[in-house]
Amino acid sequence: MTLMLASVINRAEAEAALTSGVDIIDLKDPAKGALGPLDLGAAAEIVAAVGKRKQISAAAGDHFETAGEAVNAALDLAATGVDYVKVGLSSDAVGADRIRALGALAGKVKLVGVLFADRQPDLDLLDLMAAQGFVGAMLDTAAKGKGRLLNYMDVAALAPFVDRCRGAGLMSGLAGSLEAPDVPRLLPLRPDYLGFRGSLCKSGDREASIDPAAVAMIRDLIPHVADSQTSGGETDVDWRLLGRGYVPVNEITETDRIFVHDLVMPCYIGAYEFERAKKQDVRFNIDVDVARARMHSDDMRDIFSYDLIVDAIKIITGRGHIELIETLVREIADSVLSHPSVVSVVARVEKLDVIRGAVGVEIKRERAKEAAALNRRFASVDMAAPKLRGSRSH
Ligand SMILES: O=C[C@H](O)COP(=O)(O)O
Repeated sequence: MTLMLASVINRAEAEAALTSGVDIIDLKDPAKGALGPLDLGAAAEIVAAVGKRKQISAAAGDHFETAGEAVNAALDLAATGVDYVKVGLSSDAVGADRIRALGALAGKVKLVGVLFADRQPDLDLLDLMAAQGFVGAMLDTAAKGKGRLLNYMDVAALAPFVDRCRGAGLMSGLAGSLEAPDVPRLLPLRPDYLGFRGSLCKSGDREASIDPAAVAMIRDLIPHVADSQTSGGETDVDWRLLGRGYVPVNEITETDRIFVHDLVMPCYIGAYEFERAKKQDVRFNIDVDVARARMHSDDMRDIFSYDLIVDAIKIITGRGHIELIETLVREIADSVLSHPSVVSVVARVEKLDVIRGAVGVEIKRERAKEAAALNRRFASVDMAAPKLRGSRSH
């Protein structure tokens, strides 16, 4: 289950975020950079106002002259009562040094190390963070206004970050000028939370004040779990079942077609030994029939984007060598079909380097049975919300 984090600068914005159902209140001064810290007094005031209604994180900064400065900033911020302290880290020897120094606070301060997608992040630092007692790691962008997270790392490149965090026992967060269309693309990676500031503000200006309508748009795109149903444990709730675009199978009357045609990507594929040594060109043609939205057809929240098809292809081919083209085409069809608004998919995958032409496989999959199963599960699903690891009890 993925939670929604919203960065706020004052008590009024925190209240607006709470009203909109944000899961994590994040304290930050956007005018001071990607991880600009709020004044300690302002942070303490927001913590007192929020009380135990939501978990609170806070940015401590990302420019420290010395390790001692980073440690003191984290300690000061923790003293305001926030649950998590986020520290920006460079992906070099200095960053590693800061992680080791901050490790002295493990047990006293719940630390989240922030790496930057636009600064060639070193994912090996995740293991060091875990070893030093950090509770989480986040990928953000350092240079605001110069591109979104997905401009620097596509979903296939982000998957190892989330997977490695999970493997190391770190909660994972993704942020970086995220916009509404990014949300359905990132949810399949199952990060613990997605973080937002700019897209929640008037005119997308992260230094302007929060716009409740913009917060509601993002909130609706992330499956929401009510506080009253909080249990504190992990849940098997499937985000795909909770999306606003979900249409019960018995209500689907008309469909629209979304497609990706003639996408050619080099892939490691084939059962022969020589096919392991180098990539070969593979062409993808995917036609997806989706349930037509019953209303708000111009609303991002009701859209199944072709990006999701391309992302599925990139994630599956990005995992490494695939023995059989049959496996590849089936995994793509299954992945696409797992989105609740998808009714059927025709997936055609062709190898282009085998003959002077193409060889391949085409399959069709429909969701009638699966949809019925999903529908039942939706009705009885346990709506318990997860808590972030190491969070205070409410
Ligand atoms: O921690 C999350 C950040 O505040 C995200 O800010 P941004 O959406 O403006 O990049």
